[in-house]
Amino acid sequence: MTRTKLIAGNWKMNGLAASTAELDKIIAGAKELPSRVELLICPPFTLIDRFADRAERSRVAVGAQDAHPKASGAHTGCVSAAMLKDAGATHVIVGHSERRTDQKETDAEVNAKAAAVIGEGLIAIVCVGETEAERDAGRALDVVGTQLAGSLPAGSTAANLVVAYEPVWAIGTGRTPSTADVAEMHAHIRTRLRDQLGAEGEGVRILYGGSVKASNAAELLAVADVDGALVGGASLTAEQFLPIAQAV
Ligand SMILES: O=C[C@H](O)COP(=O)(O)O
Repeated sequence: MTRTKLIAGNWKMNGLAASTAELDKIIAGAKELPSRVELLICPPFTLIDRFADRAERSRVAVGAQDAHPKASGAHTGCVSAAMLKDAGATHVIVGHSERRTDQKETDAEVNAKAAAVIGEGLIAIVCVGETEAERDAGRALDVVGTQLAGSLPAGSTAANLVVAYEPVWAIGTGRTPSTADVAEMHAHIRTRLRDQLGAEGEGVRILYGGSVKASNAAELLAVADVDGALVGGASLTAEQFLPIAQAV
């Protein structure tokens, strides 16, 4: 099955108003990309509104990095999916390993967040991935299978769900798994998606994330069931991000 590749940039806690200049370069470069690739930038909350205005009618979608499961209420410092939609976001990353570690997010919380995102008509990008100790112990497939079972909400479809596989030990380290290991994990995720979502599981895009850059993108994106990339550090500049999309 052909799935349109998604190259998503997660800016994490980076970016100020002046970064709009970099977004403009990404928008300009995106015009030259083939139609088989979609681009997404997920800046910090503070830039979503500004970026969404800027990217309107362009090839670049704008997303968020987290959402609270509730639509509104007494949750100081939190932002809901409804607010993100209002600001112009179309996608929301949930369950990133940095949040699973720093904020101790559980699969159940990730599930509730993804359900809220989907409930607002947005696309949830649910992140999964094993630690180095879990891989060394031969538990990577089991760990990711358990995360998927717990994190994917009822009502997930190919249209409202994207899964991002990010081995924790590959994030920001310059290290990547072998293409054989990526292929094994993505095939495993595909099987689990078919088991959990039936026919819809075939169309859900599975991104690889963890030290993706221009020099390794073509190799990683050519692996079966790798339907795009979730890019951190190399998404912060057009110079580094666009060549990853060009590698599709
Ligand atoms: O969400 C993106 C990832 O955590 C990957 O980050 P990285 O490309 O800097 O390794």
